[in-house]
Amino acid sequence: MTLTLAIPSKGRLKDQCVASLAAAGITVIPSDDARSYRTRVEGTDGLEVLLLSASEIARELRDGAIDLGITGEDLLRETMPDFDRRGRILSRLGFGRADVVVAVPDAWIDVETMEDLHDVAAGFRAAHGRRLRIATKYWRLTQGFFTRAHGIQSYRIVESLGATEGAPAAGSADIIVDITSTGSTLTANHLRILADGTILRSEACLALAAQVERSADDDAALTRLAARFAAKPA
Ligand SMILES: Nc1ncnc2c1ncn2[C@@H]1O[C@H](COP(=O)(O)OP(=O)(O)OP(=O)(O)O)[C@@H](O)[C@H]1O
Ligand SMILES: O=P(O)(O)OC[C@H]1O[C@H](OP(=O)(O)OP(=O)(O)O)[C@H](O)[C@@H]1O
Repeated sequence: MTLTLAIPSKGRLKDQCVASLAAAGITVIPSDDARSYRTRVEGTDGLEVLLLSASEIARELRDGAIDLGITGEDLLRETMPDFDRRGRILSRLGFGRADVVVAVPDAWIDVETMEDLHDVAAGFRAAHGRRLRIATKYWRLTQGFFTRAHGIQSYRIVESLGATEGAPAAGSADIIVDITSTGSTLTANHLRILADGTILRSEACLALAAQVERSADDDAALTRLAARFAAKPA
């Protein structure tokens, strides 16, 4: 009986993730080989801890290749369109907080809400000869919010894998959807969040691959493990 849990191997979630496991009585022992993706744990039996990148953890949960993972809810929901069927958040861990938001150039003074943006998108082709372009790496969340939640049909997603906030000034997009925590990157790039433009309030979560078949022993171990993360209820 072994459950697999993947935690971030690098990046901003890594240290707080190790601290949060420690608070749940699980000590992650760094491997002697710094490049190893496996690590030892003390404080619990039958748990194998793997080190992966934050986005890879979401993909491995989607594919059912691991039982559990700690990563951002933004990545879980972007990677798994059907997250509510394929996964389950066992605990919200209270760190890695950031919002996925819609932001427009400061100069768009008449655009304050998604309804205003709806009007802009509808008239964009007539005014500019092309559709409104949105730079983002969150294309699934963007489509869900623009099309399904707000009925905006006319736009084009420009995939951005970095420096998304620079896209409007660079001329490669008109507006953006990205993650923000302090807001300073948006401000520095003269961008403003729409009043109702928060798509998701994200934080680091302990998530379960819900569709993986597990033995009764593993299920019992999961229940015990989840209970250790007493934090806030999911
Ligand atoms: N200010 C922030 N900017 C970006 N992500 C943040 C921020 N604050 C918290 N996060 C969370 O951290 C996650 C990404 O972490 P990070 O950028 O450290 O990962 P990474 O190592 O770059 O991952 P990968 O290599 O898989 O892209 C985000 O998906 C989000 O959940
Ligand atoms: O609201 P803020 O506190 O300014 O944070 C938001 C910024 O932080 C992240 O970028 P980061 O600089 O970490 O680079 P990355 O895009 O490579 O993750 C994110 O992509 C935003 O650009």
